[in-house]
Amino acid sequence: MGRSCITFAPGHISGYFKRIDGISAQTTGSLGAGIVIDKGVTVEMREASEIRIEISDGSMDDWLIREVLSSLDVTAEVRVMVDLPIGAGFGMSAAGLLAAYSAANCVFQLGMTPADIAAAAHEVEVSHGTGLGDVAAATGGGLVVRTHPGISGVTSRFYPDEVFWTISFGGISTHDVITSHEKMQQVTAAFPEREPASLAEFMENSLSFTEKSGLLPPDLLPVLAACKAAGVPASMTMLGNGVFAVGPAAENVLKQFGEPILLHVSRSGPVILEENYV
Ligand SMILES: Nc1ncnc2c1ncn2[C@@H]1O[C@H](COP(=O)(O)OP(=O)(O)OP(=O)(O)O)[C@@H](O)[C@H]1O
Ligand SMILES: CC(C)(CO)[C@@H](O)C(=O)[O-]
Repeated sequence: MGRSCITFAPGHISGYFKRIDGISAQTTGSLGAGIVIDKGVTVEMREASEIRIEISDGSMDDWLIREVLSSLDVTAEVRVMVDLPIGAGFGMSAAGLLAAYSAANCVFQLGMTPADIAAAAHEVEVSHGTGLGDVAAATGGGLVVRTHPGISGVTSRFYPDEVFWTISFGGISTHDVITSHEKMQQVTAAFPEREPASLAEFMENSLSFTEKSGLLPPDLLPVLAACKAAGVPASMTMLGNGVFAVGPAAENVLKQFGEPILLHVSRSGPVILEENYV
């Protein structure tokens, strides 16, 4: 007998970013812009005397969720359902952390505010090098512009109605990229000057950053070229070996290279889907 909760947190695709190092994990993060998407991570958690974790992609590597439980000193049975590939630039670690902290808060009635949940998730992301700006972005929905590092760094959110299509050829190690001084120097130099005020400007910034960042895998060159030829705005999913592209025509262009996935801009951040006493 005990309480069980189901939560969902959205994923986030960064279009461009720049690492900022502060004096603590909370003041460390990134500036940049990205889209919060309607696919993410669902977590089902119930009180239990021993920790049991199941991850839908069959992964045996459950350290991220264990980290959440141990930081709160609770034991639970947890099921994690991941809508998109992990490590492929869809912010699945931030979504997993936000969904897991929200679920633990609900199950164990911890009284955490949304800001407490975001701070806890951001602390794990930054201290383990699994992300920099995804938690701040995914605390709400929209196309998000971040001008300060940390969970309060969001300056604007707007909500384009356009559909997005994405294609993924696999992962890139976020940890290896964001902890490389050399890579971060090139990324900083590529950071666009203009803050985007529309989806079109965000896509222009993202593509120009991608081309200058030194992070573009060669596999993506023909995909981006095909999008450009078809007049479809597109860029690389930071940090993954994939492309995201705007509008209905993107589906047919991306189909030539694999199986495109449909995305919409999420209207909200983490939510509690269900709360039960069992
Ligand atoms: N939703 C999740 N549930 C459980 N473990 C996860 C989840 N997301 C990530 N992990 C763990 O964290 C590690 C690092 O994830 P990583 O940061 O590369 O994923 P990501 O956030 O999807 O990537 P990206 O930064 O490209 O968006 C993974 O190898 C996995 O062990
Ligand atoms: C580092 C990053 C590109 C991928 O996790 C993202 O977290 C960001 O925008 O800071």
